[in-house]
Amino acid sequence: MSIKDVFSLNEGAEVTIRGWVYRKRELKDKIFLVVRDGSGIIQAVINKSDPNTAGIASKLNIESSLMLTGVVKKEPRAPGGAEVHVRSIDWYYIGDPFPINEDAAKADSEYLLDVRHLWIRSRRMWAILRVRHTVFGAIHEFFRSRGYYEVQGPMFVSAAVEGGATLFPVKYFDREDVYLTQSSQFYLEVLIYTLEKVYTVAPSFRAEPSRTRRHLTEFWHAEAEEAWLQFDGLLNLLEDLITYIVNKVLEERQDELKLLNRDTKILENVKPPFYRVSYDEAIEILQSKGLNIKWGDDIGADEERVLTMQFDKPILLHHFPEQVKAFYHRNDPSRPGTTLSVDVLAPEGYGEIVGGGERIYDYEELLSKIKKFGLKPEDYDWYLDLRRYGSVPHAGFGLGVDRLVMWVCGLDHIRDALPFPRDIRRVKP
Ligand SMILES: NC(=O)C[C@H]([NH3+])C(=O)NS(=O)(=O)OC[C@H]1O[C@@H](n2cnc3c(N)ncnc32)[C@H](O)[C@@H]1O
Ligand SMILES: [Mg+2]
Repeated sequence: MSIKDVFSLNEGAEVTIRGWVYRKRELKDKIFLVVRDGSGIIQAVINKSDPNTAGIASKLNIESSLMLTGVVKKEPRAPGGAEVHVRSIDWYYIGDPFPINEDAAKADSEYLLDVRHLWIRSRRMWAILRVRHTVFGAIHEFFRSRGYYEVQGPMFVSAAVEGGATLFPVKYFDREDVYLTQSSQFYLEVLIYTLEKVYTVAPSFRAEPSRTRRHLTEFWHAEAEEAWLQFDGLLNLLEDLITYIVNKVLEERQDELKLLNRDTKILENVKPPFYRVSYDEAIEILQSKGLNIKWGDDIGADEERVLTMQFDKPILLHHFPEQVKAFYHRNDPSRPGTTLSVDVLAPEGYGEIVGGGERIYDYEELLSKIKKFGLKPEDYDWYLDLRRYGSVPHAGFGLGVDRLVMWVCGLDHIRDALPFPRDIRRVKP
């Protein structure tokens, strides 16, 4: 039986559970084991007057794997309000002394990254991984329930989507012009001409030179593209997606959010309409807060932090100047120099979790923007083809799933939002 199910049994029921020793406390007449499995933890009590069970229990280390049978007893002082009084116990594997003690767990985050393959068993990571599971499931449910088709782009590509500075070159046989994908966007833009509404959830790669609290070199990217979708429809779609995901987490993961000490008040406030703030308005707000920023500057993490602390739900920050966004963003015909672009900023200082917008769908307009941005048209020959044959207005976006998990869990660093984080200094475990 899974540990979680034990708590629904009556006092006196006999159960058999298996799992790992999470905590162990030995007193004069009893041994208390906190046993964990994939569903949770429960306290098991061994009476030292029983030499069989006590003899085995005293051999067990933290993380020893075991099976035990016992009787359920209600006990308000035990985790979850119940415990198992052990009648029989056996071990699968005793194991070496576990290298993470409670002090290490509080002390050195770098050490915990070195032993992530073991720290992953902690209650904290267990809770984060279960929230992450709900987030991924909600993304698929949302798109599939709205008629989007799941597709896949390639991981090996030949050109930048988000600027050459963060391209990862790949040793690809004798070729020098192959990179890891920064975004599947261009391939989704191919696929809308056959499926109209497409999405993908896949890794993206960015050669980020600095270690920040919200950048990874390999991150999980949920991207969508839709034929005929235009700007206002895109903003509504983003509000619906983020609201759907957050509601699913609140519905399914209250225990995990509690274990993470996450104040869910602001998550409960996530519902349309989000705040819609133009880039122009954002610059005014930031200047009024004393930041040294002018129109045309990019809005980075520090500015986003100040901005998001002014609002109590996500912000749709839109109409960025052409020069701070990638070449493919469509300029607003009614406001030249600005683009029909949008970033979703998560509140509480978390900032950008989504980037997207309307795409240029006119061939000449795209070609001239590629040249204006100093890019080589030949690097985008097939991307330009999409505007030669049956081009249509379309829009899309990319959601950084790890950043969303970081925000929803209330984490200080993105590296705790996924099992095996990668940055400039870390490629193992
Ligand atoms: N289909 C599209 O329209 C997506 C578009 N080509 C794109 O890649 N936009 S983005 O660079 O803002 O990245 C999208 C999101 O991807 C996340 N992102 C972007 N870069 C990172 C890094 N380095 N680490 C973690 N997360 C990252 C972040 O939430 C961004 O808002
Ligand atoms: Mg962005």
